[in-house]
Amino acid sequence: MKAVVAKRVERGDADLSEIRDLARAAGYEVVGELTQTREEDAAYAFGEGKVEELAVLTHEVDADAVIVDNRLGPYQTYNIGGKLPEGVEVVDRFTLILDIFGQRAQTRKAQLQVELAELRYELPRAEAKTSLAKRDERPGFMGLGEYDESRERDIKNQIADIKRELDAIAEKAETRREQRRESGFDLVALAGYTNAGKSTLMRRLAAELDVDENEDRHPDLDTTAESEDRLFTTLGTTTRRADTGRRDVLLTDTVGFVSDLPHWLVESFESTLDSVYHADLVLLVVDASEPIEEMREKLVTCHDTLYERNEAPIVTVLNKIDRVDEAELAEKREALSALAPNPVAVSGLTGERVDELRDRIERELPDWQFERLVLPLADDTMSLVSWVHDHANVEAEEYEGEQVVLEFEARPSIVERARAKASDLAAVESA
Ligand SMILES: Nc1nc2c(ncn2[C@@H]2O[C@H](COP(=O)(O)OP(=O)(O)OP(=O)(O)O)[C@@H](O)[C@H]2O)c(=O)[nH]1
Repeated sequence: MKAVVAKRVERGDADLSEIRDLARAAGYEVVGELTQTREEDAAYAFGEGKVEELAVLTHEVDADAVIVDNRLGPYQTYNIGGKLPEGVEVVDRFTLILDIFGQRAQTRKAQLQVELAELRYELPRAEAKTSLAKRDERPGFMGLGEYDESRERDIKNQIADIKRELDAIAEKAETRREQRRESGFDLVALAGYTNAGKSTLMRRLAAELDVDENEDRHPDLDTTAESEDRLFTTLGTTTRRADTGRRDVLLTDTVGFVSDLPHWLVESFESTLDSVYHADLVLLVVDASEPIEEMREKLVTCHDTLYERNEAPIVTVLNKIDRVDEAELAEKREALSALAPNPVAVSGLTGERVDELRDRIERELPDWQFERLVLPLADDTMSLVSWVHDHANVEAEEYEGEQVVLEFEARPSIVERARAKASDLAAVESA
């Protein structure tokens, strides 16, 4: 599939690199480009002359699609399509992103999220399309078939159904997180922009350790596989086990952020970020080989996304330092110090300074508590003793007459549960 990318430039930003990457991620070969800075004609989102230029270019390079790096209203999509050679599809930025998400969705949850996003995108357009289809009798316009008035109601019902199913999935995930914590794991989530290097870093941190169960299939989970230099290779989450020395950590890789996403799209993928919001620690990965301004913008987007719901401490990880010299790195640290205080600089690819990151993870995780329990030698005592062994670092286990003394270190929630179990034992004993 060949595509021409076009952009109406706002705020002086004429960079087409992101839309080119997105187009490639969706499977297009980019064969032409066009930008416009002059005022637009509201009917096209571009000047009419520019759309004619676009039609000529599309014809010359024999493109199958025109990808517009702006948000298009349904009428604009329709009008531009009317000027282009027959059969050339018009795709706007958001439809393109949805398309990529749709291709990458490999689990029930990811599929539901894509469907939800599509429906939310379609809802306000359903009405416009009904009247366009009636007026012009171009059935199948935008590939979505003909509409009648009941379509809007259908969409609303489908949205409600999908949300219910997603809620049920989220509840299961919450239970799983709690079970993992009770099993003594600290939950660390990797967040950050698409292509920042999260998956690479995850493989590095998890190197030489078992692959834990995966919620979702990940195409390059295999440690021998190379990360692909394309966007959104991770859709959904992957969890692997890592060891920082003292702590047993479960690392979760999450979907990468992308700039300028509309609210409804972010919302549809909200539950993907649950593993970030409910982690014990978030590693916010940034590509340090990018220009400072780009890094700044991406950090702002990430913080905006995390701000409302994130509860965990955040450690910023400046990744790809193999591509940056010391002076440049120092300059970037300084310039971004307000957004990324005290970051850790690493290379996930070469492994450089990854040990520092391990130390940092250990230091930032909530402290374990020391506990000393004196237990009666009752029938159920030994099962509590072995439970504590499974969930904590036991430092001493001594038998003194009719009592067992256990000394251990564990995360606060484990200590609490052990105390509760111990007082149950004592109650049974004295009864
Ligand atoms: N030079 C260099 N390249 C890196 C480093 N870490 C990752 N990369 C490359 O950056 C690209 C993206 O890496 P990924 O690990 O797939 O990035 P991601 O953040 O998981 O991307 P999404 O799955 O799209 O969210 C790949 O080509 C990696 O090889 C690094 O430390 N140095």
